[in-house]
Amino acid sequence: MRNEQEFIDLLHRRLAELRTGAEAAVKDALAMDGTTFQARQERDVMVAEQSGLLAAFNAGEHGLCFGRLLFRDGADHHIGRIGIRAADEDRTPLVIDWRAEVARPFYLATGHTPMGLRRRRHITTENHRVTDLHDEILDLTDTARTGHEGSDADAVLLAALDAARTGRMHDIVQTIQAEQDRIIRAPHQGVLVVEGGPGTGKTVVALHRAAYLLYAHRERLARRAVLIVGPNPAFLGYISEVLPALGETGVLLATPAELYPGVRATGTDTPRAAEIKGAATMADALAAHVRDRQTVPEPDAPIAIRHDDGELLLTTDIATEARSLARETRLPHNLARPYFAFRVIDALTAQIADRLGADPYGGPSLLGPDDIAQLGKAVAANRDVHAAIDDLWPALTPQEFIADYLTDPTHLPDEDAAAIRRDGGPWTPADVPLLDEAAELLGEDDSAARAAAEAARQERVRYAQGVLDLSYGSRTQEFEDREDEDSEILAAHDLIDAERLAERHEEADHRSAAERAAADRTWAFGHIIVDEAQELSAMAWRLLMRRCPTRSMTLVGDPAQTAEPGGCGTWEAILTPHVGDRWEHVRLGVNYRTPAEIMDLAAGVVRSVNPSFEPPSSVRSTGEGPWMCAVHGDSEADLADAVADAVVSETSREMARIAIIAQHRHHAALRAAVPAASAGPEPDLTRPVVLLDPRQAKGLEFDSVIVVEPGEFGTSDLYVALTRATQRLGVIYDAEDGPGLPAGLEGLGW
Ligand SMILES: Nc1ncnc2c1ncn2[C@@H]1O[C@H](COP(=O)(O)OP(=O)(O)OP(=O)(O)O)[C@@H](O)[C@H]1O
Repeated sequence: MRNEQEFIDLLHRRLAELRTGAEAAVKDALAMDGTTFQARQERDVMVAEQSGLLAAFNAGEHGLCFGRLLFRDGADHHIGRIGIRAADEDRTPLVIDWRAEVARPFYLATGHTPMGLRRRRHITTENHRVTDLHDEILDLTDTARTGHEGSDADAVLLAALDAARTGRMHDIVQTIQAEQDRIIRAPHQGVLVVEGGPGTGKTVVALHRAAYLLYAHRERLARRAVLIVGPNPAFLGYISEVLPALGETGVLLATPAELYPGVRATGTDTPRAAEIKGAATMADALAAHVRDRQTVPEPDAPIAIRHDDGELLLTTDIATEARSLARETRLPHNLARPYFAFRVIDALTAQIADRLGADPYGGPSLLGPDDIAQLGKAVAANRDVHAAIDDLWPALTPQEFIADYLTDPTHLPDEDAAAIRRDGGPWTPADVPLLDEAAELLGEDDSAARAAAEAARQERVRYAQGVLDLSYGSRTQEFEDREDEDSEILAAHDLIDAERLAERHEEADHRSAAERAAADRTWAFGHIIVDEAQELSAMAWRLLMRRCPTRSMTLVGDPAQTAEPGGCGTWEAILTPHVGDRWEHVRLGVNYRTPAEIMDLAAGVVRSVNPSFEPPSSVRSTGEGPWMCAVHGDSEADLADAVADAVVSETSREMARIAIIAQHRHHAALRAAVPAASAGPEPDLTRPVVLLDPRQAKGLEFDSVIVVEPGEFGTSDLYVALTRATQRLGVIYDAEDGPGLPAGLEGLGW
């Protein structure tokens, strides 16, 4: 113990040195003069690199070193959250990053396959103090004893699983299990599907995989960033500390509803509307609707345009031919629009040229190419021509287009159109993939943005020229009577020209890759992790696949927990349209969260509708079964009071985090009865009591869970709610006026 403590002290001293060095480097880099584009880039790279290092060093502050490997050949390595080297010439590794290959036996070695190990040590620390050591002997010929050998190799794991929850997920670097390690380090570059029941560690494994990939492919991924998609903001808050604790910051966390920059989806759809909007057929309906916006005049109603040289007629034939030509480009709507416009202008110019140049004696046109070019310019400048083109092939923004589509949805069966019809109102999460689809179909006509950027650049150049002129002016005044043209004092105009001075005024982009990715719809992420992947609709998958052209993805989920009606259901249905059969599927089968007593009950609920259902097996049991409380009252307040009493009783049992899970319609009464509970769209999960609806509970966990009126939950929502507890589960229902206990729970408490 003493030796390990001395080592940990040494490590923290070294960490402090490194941190001070990185802090100074960040400051120096920020102060670097970014005169040229290249210098600015170098400075930004330096700031990003050193800030990344600083984040890693800060992460190392807690539980820096947690393991030690003693090999039969005498090698001896400490394993830690981050790698640290000594200050000596060889930069000798003091502690090895858990993601390095040499650290693998820490997670994989067994007595049967010792991987060269003689002994494996788990080191537990608290605030830099070594509090426990636990040795496992992997070489039976090793007879040396340290006094820290334990008979139960799982003691460290069980201590972690039994620990009170904090409302934030923690990393598991100290106790990653072999089946999890294989997934975290899977060499597969494409789509990896991780399936497993509740509490099998899918989320935590996916997060560690992100950390591993950022370590193993740092060059590529740090530039492109990793996107992690989770079901709701509360869940993202819950997992938000895992990667920073592992020293990783190049990650963007988002819900599917947040993936269209500039749009906040605050509205809600009915389940039916969300299902229709999520179906793959919506893509065809929107594509057809775009074509509908590319129109031609009726044959008997050509568009008459007043022009200085006489009336022009934009006929069906002209528009149809221009439309075919524009469509043949296969460009998105807005980008094909100039082709349509030029063709129409050409045809109208020809019309007027035929009229004006007609030789009364039937000879060739009297107009030369220059005359025709002049006529073309006049037609192109005619406002009525522009108005007609706008009418036939309008420039559209995705927002306008989808808002317009939703007021009168087309290319759908009548009842589906009626279900999604909406006049105004806020965007909903199910609208976000539609906006993204529209952006693809319409294309961003960035010519205006480019013209504006160029104008701004020109403006900066003019400003810089002014600055230089001033500097030159002052120079002549200062030096005029010295005839000192070769003065060694250099003025600004000697060193830089106006263009470069203009660049200097451009704002430097210090944003990280993740921040830039968040603001850019067309950003291609290096890797995407999708949690609760079973819930995403076909349209949401189309959006996500666009964000990851390399298809380097980890999808985690559990089809048995599918709650959204628009959810894709099977992995084949999700993936075949995008990657065919080129994806790998792995399973996790051990439940690390829910004790066996609770899991048995939850499994019974699913078995009542699917008798062959096999739940994951729990790694722990607490000896304590779930409890039940039937309320015999005659008002909503009686049910809420019973919940309040239960919260008091659970608190007295020192349950650190308690969740009440109830349908939304009970929330007002429950908030009144349990005012201390944090509730609302983004509840604070670090508070001792939290009130959630079943969908908000997805992916979360608490020491104690109280499920209210379970008869109002669908099977999959109830399964999710019942599997959130790490210690205790209770069920409260109204035995007088409520729907009663659902199938699978009837026997509870009797
Ligand atoms: N190897 C491990 N060591 C310590 N804790 C672990 C380990 N594996 C999983 N856990 C813990 O088990 C709990 C469940 O993990 P996680 O939330 O990742 O499961 P999940 O499969 O995503 O569950 P669900 O589908 O119900 O959301 C977490 O508290 C996690 O930290």
